[in-house]
Amino acid sequence: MKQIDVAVGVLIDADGRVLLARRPDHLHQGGKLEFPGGKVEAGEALGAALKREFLEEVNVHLTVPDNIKPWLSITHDYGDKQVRLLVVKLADFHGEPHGNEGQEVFWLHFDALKAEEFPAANIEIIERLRTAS
Ligand SMILES: Nc1nc2c([nH]c(=O)n2[C@@H]2O[C@H](COP(=O)(O)OP(=O)(O)OP(=O)(O)O)[C@@H](O)[C@H]2O)c(=O)[nH]1
Ligand SMILES: [Mg+2]
Repeated sequence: MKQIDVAVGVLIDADGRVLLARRPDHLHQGGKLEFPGGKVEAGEALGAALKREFLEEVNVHLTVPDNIKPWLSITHDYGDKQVRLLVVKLADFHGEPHGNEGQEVFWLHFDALKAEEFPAANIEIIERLRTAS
């Protein structure tokens, strides 16, 4: 099965709160929480994909180099879909977050993240956020 590269942004504000969105019910892993992001287009750099997805999905302008390297790279097979999450920690942004696709978007302190509310591939991200911070 073809593996899909997904740019995933963990945007943390000055108070240690992380920007989250709830995946619309009709999408893959619908109803679960997620870090904003999406598929990296052919030939697109990771930082460019993050900037595009954050603006499209949550109305946030990121300052991040196009050639940023992932903090974590996580491969996961959902059975119906195989993904590689390219995860970047982000702090520099402007704009008021808003769910451009009608989805719920909110800030939550990283201590309060519960792995079971996220897609299974995210477990490692949440564990690493707890230990790395
Ligand atoms: N954005 C995002 N996607 C995640 C996370 N964890 C995770 O397993 N994924 C998976 O990554 C895949 C692609 O993400 P996506 O659906 O946001 O892609 P996208 O924005 O380009 O969507 P589209 O192609 O429907 O427009 C989905 O199968 C999704 O379930 C996460 O924390 N954030
Ligand atoms: Mg997306």
